[in-house]
Amino acid sequence: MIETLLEVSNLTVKTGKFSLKNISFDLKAEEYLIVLGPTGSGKTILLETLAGLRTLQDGKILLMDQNITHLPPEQRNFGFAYQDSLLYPFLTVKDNILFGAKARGVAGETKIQKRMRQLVEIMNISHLIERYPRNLSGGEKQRVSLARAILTQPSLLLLDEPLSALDPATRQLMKNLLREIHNTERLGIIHVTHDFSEAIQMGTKIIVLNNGSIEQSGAPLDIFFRPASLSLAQFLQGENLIGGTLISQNNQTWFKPSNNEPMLGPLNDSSVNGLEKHKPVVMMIRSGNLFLHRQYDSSQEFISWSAEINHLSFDRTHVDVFCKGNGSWQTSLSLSQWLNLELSEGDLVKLSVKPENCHFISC
Ligand SMILES: Nc1ncnc2c1ncn2[C@@H]1O[C@H](COP(=O)(O)OP(=O)(O)OP(=O)(O)O)[C@@H](O)[C@H]1O
Repeated sequence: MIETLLEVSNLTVKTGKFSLKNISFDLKAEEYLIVLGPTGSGKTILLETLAGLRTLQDGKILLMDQNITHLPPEQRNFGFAYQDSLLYPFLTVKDNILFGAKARGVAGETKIQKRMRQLVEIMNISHLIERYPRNLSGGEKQRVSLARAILTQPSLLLLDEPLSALDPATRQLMKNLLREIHNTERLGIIHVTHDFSEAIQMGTKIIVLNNGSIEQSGAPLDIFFRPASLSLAQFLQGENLIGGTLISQNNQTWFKPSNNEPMLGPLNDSSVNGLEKHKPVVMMIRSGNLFLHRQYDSSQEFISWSAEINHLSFDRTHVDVFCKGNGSWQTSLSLSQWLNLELSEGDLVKLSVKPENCHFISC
């Protein structure tokens, strides 16, 4: 049975000049919700409101059908791990971790101690438990803060940038741990980040905040490939963003770039649905959806054109290939695909894209 853990409707929160406006979403027990957004978009304020730390002007919060909108924080049974960890400076790491669980009386002393030892082991902080917070690095503090939140056995875990201060190896470890906790304990998680790679790796659902409002919500890949606005496409580092208009030709829709490059099409009806012809749009083609070949792909399924390889940028697993021809294009290949093609800068190539992978945003 799909169980709704949290239901948030029309939350409005004013703080100084900033407002969270009409925030509505729900969270099923099996979902891992990511709140994504640029700095200052209201992510922390949303978490703090859910935790009962902010006064709301309007709206309702239901936790398993129980109205908790006006409950004080200590009665909500939420775990909160902060970006800046907020540990008690006068308590050791061990006592910091135990503090919440003991205060809430979540289990007997022996059980809490046992679970604490398991958690610090998994989080690789067992050697730190007698230290005081002032003697920890930022990443160590974050792990302590997370262990403290998990140990309280909350019904919902609120995580504010929980991985931001960790090195890549520890970050991966913590991602695995969070996934495991989420899956095995069916613990609801709301995880705030401004890092889309983190969002796509961890989330089963994303809400994107922009200037205090939900700009888009849905499955991570849907948001990645089909952002609803130009600002979101830019925030998600959308590649091949080109301004232009849609026009009709022989009963088909084509894209006419505003830079006087040749038209691109015919397009797929579903990708231009609801968009008006001759009105400004931006086309986005994700670099992974733009294919590079030595020769034309004769398949009718693709829109293809010629280009020249202009510039290459390698990383550990991929190469970004920048091409010029009917405009400037960026495509991305795995290193093995690239090596198989035996190409280099200056070579002539063919680019192709499936019409349904041309995403259009009205401006
Ligand atoms: N107590 C406050 N009084 C006035 N303005 C506030 C207060 N707290 C936060 N703000 C403002 O509200 C806006 C949203 O803040 P919030 O911390 O939620 O952003 P965020 O999306 O979490 O950003 P970041 O990614 O940088 O942590 C910011 O412009 C911030 O300056």
